[in-house]
Amino acid sequence: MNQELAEMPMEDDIADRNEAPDSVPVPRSLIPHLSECAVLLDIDGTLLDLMPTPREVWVPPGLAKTLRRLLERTGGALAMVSGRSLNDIDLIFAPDQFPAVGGHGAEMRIRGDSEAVPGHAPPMDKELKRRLAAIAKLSPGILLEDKGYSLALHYRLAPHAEKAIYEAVSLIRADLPNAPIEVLPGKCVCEIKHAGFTKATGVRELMMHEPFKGRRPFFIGDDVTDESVFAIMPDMDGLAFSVGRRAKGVAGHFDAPDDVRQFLAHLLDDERDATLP
Ligand SMILES: O=P(O)(O)OC[C@H]1O[C@H](O[C@H]2O[C@H](CO)[C@@H](O)[C@H](O)[C@H]2O)[C@H](O)[C@@H](O)[C@@H]1O
Ligand SMILES: [Mg+2]
Repeated sequence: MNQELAEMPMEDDIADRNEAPDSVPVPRSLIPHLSECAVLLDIDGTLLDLMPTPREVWVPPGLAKTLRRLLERTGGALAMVSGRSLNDIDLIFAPDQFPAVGGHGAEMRIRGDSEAVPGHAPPMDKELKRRLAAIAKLSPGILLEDKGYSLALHYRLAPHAEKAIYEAVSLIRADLPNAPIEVLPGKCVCEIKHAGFTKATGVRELMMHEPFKGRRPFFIGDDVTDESVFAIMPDMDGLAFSVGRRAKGVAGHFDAPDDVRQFLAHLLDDERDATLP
C-alpha cells in the first residue's frame, strides 16, 4: 500500500475522530458520565438534516455506529423521541432498532427489540381523517402522512398553502368542538393528533422503566414540539439542548444536526479517555 493510502482514514475512523473542541458548542463537561445518563434524541432536524419530503432523510456515515455505541455505553438508556411512528423510525435506521417514543408520545418501546407498549393512542376517527385528508387537495405539493392515530399535512413543497391548510383545519375543528384532538404545528407540517399525549408524557413514562429509571436524561430537540420535553428535564435533574436556535429553558444549543452528530461522537471519545487508567 502506498504511504498516501495507508494514511488515509477509513470511513469509520472519520466518523469516530474527535473534532477540534472549538467545533463543539456545548461543552462535554455538562453531561454526566454515560453510565449515569439517559440519552434522548429527536430525529428530524436534530440527528438528521431536514429534507424536502419525509422519505428523503438519510443516516450519514458513522451516525449508526455512534448511536449503537452510545446505546451500549448507557446500558440501553438511549431512545429516539420523535414525531415519527416507530415503524418509520425503524425504516430510517434499519437494521438498527432503538428504544423510542414515537408519534409525539403516541407510541413507546423500551428496548429496541421489544414490542411497543400497547394502548397509548386510539386510532383517529375515520370520518375525521377523511375530512382532514381532503385538505391535501388544496394544492399540489401538499403531502399526507397517515400515522393511524394522527395525520400530518406537509407543505414544505407548497409553502404558499400554509395559511389555507390551517384555516381548513380550524373549520373542521369548529365543526367538532368536542373532538379530543389538537393541532401540532411543526416544521412545514400541520399535524392533527389525539389530545391525550405529548412527547413529554412519553418521556415521563419511558423514564419510569429500566434502564432509564433513576438516570439523568439529556434531550436534544429542534422544534416547537420538543418544548414540552425541554420543560420537564429539570424535574428529572436532566438537561435540554436545542438545535438551530436557543430555545427557552435549554442549557445550550447546536447550530445544526451535523454539530449534534459531532457532539455525540465526541461524548464517546471522552468517555474512552475517562476510563483510561
Ligand atoms: O420529532 P421529529 O423526530 O423531529 O419528527 C418531526 C416530524 O419529522 C418529519 O417531518 C419533518 O421532516 C421531514 C424530513 O426532513 C420534512 O420534509 C418535513 O417538512 C418536516 O416536518 C416527519 O415526516 C413527521 O412525521 C414528524 O412529526
Ligand atoms: Mg425534530
